[in-house]
Amino acid sequence: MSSAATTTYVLRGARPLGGEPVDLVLSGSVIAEVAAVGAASPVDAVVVDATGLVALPGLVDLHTHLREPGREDAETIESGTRAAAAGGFTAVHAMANTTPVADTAGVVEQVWRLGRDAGWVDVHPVGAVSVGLAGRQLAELGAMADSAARVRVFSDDGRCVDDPILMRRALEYVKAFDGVVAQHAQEPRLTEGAQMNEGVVSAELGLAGWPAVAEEAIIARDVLLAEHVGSRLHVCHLSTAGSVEIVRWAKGRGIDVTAEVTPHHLILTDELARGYDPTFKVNPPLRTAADVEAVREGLADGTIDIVATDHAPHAREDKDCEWAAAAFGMTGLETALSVVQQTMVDTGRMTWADVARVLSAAPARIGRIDTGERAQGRPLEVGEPANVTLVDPAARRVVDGAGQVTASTNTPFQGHELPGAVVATFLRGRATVLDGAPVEAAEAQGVRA
Ligand SMILES: NC(=O)N[C@@H](CC(=O)O)C(=O)O
Ligand SMILES: [Zn+2]
Ligand SMILES: [Zn+2]
Repeated sequence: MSSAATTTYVLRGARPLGGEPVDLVLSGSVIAEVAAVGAASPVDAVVVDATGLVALPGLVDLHTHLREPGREDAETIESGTRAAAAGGFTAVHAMANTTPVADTAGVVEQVWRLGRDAGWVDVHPVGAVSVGLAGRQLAELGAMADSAARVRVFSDDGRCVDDPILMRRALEYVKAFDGVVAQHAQEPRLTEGAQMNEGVVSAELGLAGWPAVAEEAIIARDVLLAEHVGSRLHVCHLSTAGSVEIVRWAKGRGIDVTAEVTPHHLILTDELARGYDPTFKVNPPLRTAADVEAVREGLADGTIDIVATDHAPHAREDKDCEWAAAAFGMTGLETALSVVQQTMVDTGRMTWADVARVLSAAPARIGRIDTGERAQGRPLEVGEPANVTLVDPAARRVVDGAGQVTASTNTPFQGHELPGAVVATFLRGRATVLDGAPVEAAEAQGVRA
């Protein structure tokens, strides 16, 4: 397959990172020119009116559940990556908790290949840390790293690597290929039967609580392990004020740790459990308003490196049931950028350049996909791969799960009016989204690759 796009695009009047308007020329698979508005006029180019639109480097998600293989009724690699493109993403890391689990070179290569064939975004499979996510025996990390999928991120996400010796071995092993262990921090004994955040609301509702310390204890242990073996640790979906404090302390000490927060933990609280609507049941659970404030502050001051969606689509029958029986998780690919705009940009806590860092450059760097021909998260400069997302920050839209691109409807933002809309997404110079809608294969300019 060829990766060359055939159409030249002029993004007229786009504002890179929210700065002064320019013309961005995308030609072949690269950014060919950055010129004064109106100055760029290559022959046979398609001109996109980008007046008032912010241009960002294509977004990169370090934490997506695509569900294939195994739960194609909830999402497929095709539907999930199309949703990703609609959300402004040009690359996603596909979590390993599929059926079968992505714990061998064979499975990660299958996911990688299906992602490439779908062509909406670059799919980078995450490899499991342990065989079958069972937490007993290390998976074939080296074989996954050496496979065509070139896995660099390893995680038992959905489950915590709670055995300290297994965690130590994994941290040691991934050093050989500059990999990272992404931990789902959940002390299993402290969270047995847990249904929501442990606090005032869980006490009132009579639902089993999930204490903040169950997350914080694992993060504290893991940063010390990472320091001890001199390896790289990534903390998945951090959700409590105490977790922010621990990561801040670890970074101050020089420990090689990075952390992510999800869009939903930046805005929603455990008060939402009062309606017993399982849409709001998620792992880690929605926390308190004080925790929301702490993760916003942590993201703004750089303690938290990235926003990752933890897009967790679920089939209707796994959510249309009573709270205790429902699956944990909510979708997020198509609302992530809007939630970050609302909570961080429109509140004056971050600039669009910061958004580009937390949703593109930093996740690409953590996943080690920021170099080479298929580099992601690069600056919008001449010669760089033309991965570009155009956002209209002035747009407002009401979220409707049924109208989203993802195959599942478990969005926690149903009926919410959110700011910002993705108008166009380009993957190496090829439009995957135009006028706010995915560009289907038949209309696509050039060949998907
Ligand atoms: N976030 C969730 O609530 N669920 C995720 C697993 C996970 O991210 O821990 C899932 O796979 O559904
Ligand atoms: Zn998780
Ligand atoms: Zn997850």
